[in-house]
Amino acid sequence: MKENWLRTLFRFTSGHKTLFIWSIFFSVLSVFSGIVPYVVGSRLMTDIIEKESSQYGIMTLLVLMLAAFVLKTIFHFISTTLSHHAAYNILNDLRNAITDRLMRTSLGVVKHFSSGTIKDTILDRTEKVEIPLAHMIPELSANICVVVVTVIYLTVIDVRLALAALITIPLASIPLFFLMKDFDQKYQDYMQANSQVNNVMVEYIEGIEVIKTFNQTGVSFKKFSDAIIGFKEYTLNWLQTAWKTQNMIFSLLPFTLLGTLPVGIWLYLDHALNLNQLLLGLLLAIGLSGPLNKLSLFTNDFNAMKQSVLNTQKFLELPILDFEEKEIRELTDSSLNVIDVNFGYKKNERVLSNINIEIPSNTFCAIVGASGSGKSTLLQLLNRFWDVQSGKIMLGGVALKDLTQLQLNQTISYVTQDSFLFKGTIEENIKMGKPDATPQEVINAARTASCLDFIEELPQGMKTDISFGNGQLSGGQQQRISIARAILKDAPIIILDEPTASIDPENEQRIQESLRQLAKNKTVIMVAHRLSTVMKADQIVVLDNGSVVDTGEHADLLKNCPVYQRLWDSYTRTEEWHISN
Ligand SMILES: Nc1ncnc2c1ncn2[C@@H]1O[C@H](COP(=O)(O)OP(=O)(O)OP(=O)(O)O)[C@@H](O)[C@H]1O
Repeated sequence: MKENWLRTLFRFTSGHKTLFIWSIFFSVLSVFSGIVPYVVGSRLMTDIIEKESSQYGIMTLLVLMLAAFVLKTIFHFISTTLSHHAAYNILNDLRNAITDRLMRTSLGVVKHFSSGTIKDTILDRTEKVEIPLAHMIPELSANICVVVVTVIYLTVIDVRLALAALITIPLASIPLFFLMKDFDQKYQDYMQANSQVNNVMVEYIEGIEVIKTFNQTGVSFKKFSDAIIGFKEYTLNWLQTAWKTQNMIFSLLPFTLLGTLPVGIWLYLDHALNLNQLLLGLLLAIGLSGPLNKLSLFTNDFNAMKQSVLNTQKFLELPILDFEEKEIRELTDSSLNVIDVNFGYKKNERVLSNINIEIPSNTFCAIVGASGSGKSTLLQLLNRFWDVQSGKIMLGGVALKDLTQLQLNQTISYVTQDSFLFKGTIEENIKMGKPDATPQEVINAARTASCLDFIEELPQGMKTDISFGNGQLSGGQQQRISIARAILKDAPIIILDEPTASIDPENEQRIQESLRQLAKNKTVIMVAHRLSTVMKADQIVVLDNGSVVDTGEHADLLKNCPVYQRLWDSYTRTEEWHISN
């Protein structure tokens, strides 16, 4: 069941309660110090009008007013410092909670969101919680407090004066009602338009190579500029319609003299109030305008915060793979057994049907099949990026579902088709596999992955910074670095999805040899289109249209498996074509 948004917010704020309590305390002190000049001022004006004041008396009252003003500023500063401290900590917790959730949810769910949407939520939308938190919690409580106390004070002078001071509240409620009527929907549309700009922007940057190659600059830029113009028009339209109503509220609500001035004068003329009471009443009513103004502004902030929390909730409540709270299970070996597995990305769809594969420990298993036959999907299931729909996968005699995430991560090294390198040096990228590796271990891993030669040729060798994109390295070089990373991790199982796709034949041979060496004491599972890479595998699994059609060694399959024969034919024809060209 969806958690109430206020409860979600409270979960994150409760860890910083003490800071907020102190912040509210200083905010209340600040607001009350702000009332003192009005009270003292009314005394001063009465004394001057009735000529009862000495020069010393006037000076004392002026100093008192100044002191109250200085105190108000100091207390406000302390209050907002504390609340900002708390608010930024909460933002930090919220962002960590979202990224943590994304890590624990299945890859399929994460891929459902565009990079723009994820960036927008983690950075921009959570940021919208900061201003209300840092200002609203302390200031709202303090301003409500000051309104209540001022009204009590006015009631003590004369209840009619107090009621007159509050007359603007029901008057301002009418435009406020119209403003708030469809606020939620409008705010959601606004966020949607904002998200659209983010998405198009990220797409434009990520796809810049394709855009330039296909001379799409005009079209793509139009998509980008249309999103920006759409956002501008939506925001302006909304502002224009809301602005009039908002201005009416902003000018009406704080105009407390509307009631107090005529009622106060009438009461004074009727001798129900003396001069000091009248002046005090009018000044207090003026003093009310600031807090009332703040309260009206907070209605906007409150709604903006609500929408931001509702949006982050979508991420905080993503379904997670149940990795939590499991005991570490002892693995008998590094074998993998796929038993009667069925899987589809959607509920009623089948991408893999009735898969049964036995991969003994320390063997080299290749998975081959036509494009779209389900090879990458199968590898991702072995790595538990998704859960199977039925059947099970056993690792070292234990069901994959019963392993903790840490244990799974430590047992499997996974090299994907897109070798992603992070900003930093080559050494840092390889060391991701084992952060405490010695320089010699990094060099050994690079040698095994056949990338040491080209790294040593770079002027800064292992320390070469690849922060400005992977552009300075070829696709094959990037792939070899990611293989080195997986080798250094030294996990008992290595899964590789087309690791040699962009590697030249000479390096491919060397990597092949390295992988075969690795398979002497590791289980290696690899998808490959180039069948020459897997000819010497201990076992080749042939997939066709999501099913295993045969399993065996190269020579046997070539004799007995028509699907493999077709794959081999088309592979050799492609190779001959390459040679003849
Ligand atoms: N994230 C996804 N969501 C939905 N469908 C997907 C997803 N990934 C793959 N598919 C579909 O699953 C099927 C198998 O895809 P998969 O990538 O596993 O095949 P493959 O054999 O590895 O293909 P290739 O050799 O071209 O990489 C395809 O029909 C593909 O469209």
